[in-house]
Amino acid sequence: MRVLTGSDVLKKNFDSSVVTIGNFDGVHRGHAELFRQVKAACVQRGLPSVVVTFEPHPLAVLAPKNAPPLITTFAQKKALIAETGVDCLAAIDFTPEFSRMPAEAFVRDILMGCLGMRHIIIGHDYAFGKDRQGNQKTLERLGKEYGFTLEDISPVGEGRTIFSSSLARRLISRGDMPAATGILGRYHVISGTVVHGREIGQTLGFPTANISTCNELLPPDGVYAVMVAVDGRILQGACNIGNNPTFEGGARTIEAFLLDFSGQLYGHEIAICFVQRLREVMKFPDVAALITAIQQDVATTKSILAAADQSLIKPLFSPERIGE
Ligand SMILES: Cc1cc2nc3c(=O)[nH]c(=O)nc-3n(C[C@H](O)[C@H](O)[C@H](O)COP(=O)(O)O)c2cc1C
Ligand SMILES: Nc1ncnc2c1ncn2[C@@H]1O[C@H](COP(=O)(O)OP(=O)(O)O)[C@@H](O)[C@H]1O
Repeated sequence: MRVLTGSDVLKKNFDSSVVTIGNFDGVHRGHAELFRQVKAACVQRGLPSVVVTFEPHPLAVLAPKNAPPLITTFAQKKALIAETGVDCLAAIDFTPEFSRMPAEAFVRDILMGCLGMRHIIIGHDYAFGKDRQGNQKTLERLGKEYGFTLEDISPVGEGRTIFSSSLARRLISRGDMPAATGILGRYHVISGTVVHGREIGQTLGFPTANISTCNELLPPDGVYAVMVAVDGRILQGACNIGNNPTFEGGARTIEAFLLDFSGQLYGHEIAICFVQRLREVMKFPDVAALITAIQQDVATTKSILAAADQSLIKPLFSPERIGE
């Protein structure tokens, strides 16, 4: 997949193409269906597919207080979109100045002029541009004027659930990992570098890899059964997110005890895939009680992960940090 960023998006890149446009946070199953339809339209027309997105997320620039914590980093989004087999991802630098560009100029100069748009496929409720002027009606009118066609796809979902980034965010925020997995079509993943902690873990018999992460949306504090990608391997793990209340003065950490592992991980990049929440974080009366609880967590983790669907594990790293 070709990736266009910064001023490269604003050059003449394609003579003709099929375009779709959105924020695509989480690249969930609804997005996947949209990309499938874009590729089908491309085969029919013999044209390349271009996914247009904005980076950073427009709300992070225009109304940071209302901006949601994102499910995926840009690097993770890029990896997921590349997997769908589209030809090009064009990430437009979203600046306050860009946000003032009228929808018509954006369509004519960027989508058509730089990206060669001949056909655009959008989600059922998508709108873009200054004051959300770029809605379905405007696009239809501009299509007639400038000579491109528009298709909008119906909401994608299952039963009464419509797949959306905001629903996935709500589910992750409340720790309902199986429901979030159902929307994303994969386990929610956060990645990061293993950093030093207080070195208490090894004294308990449960060393934990603590990570520093760029991912914004974390599941709530608690203990989780996870699958962890480490140096090209996928290992089972029990993950704790919280401030370790049994020990005074701890900062909030994300840490995973890896089953069937021993070795040194400081500085390594790992990706933690959340399968299921086991329990709340608790303040135990003493270290022995904490150890008994962790032993129980490990046993529960093993039985849950024995039934985990391996195909839902997507070890998504934030490759800006590892040079991809
Ligand atoms: C599966 C698991 C569950 C945990 N649950 C709790 C808990 O409920 N309460 C708590 O205070 N600490 C809990 N811990 C965190 C330990 O206190 C923590 O691993 C220890 O403080 C090590 O910190 P360190 O990485 O800074 O050495 C848990 C750790 C693991 C691996
Ligand atoms: N099974 C394991 N799971 C996680 N980390 C492990 C494991 N075995 C060894 N380690 C190493 O031990 C370190 C964690 O030990 P710990 O005492 O918890 O120290 P820290 O407080 O620095 O996290 C990890 O960062 C990793 O390098």
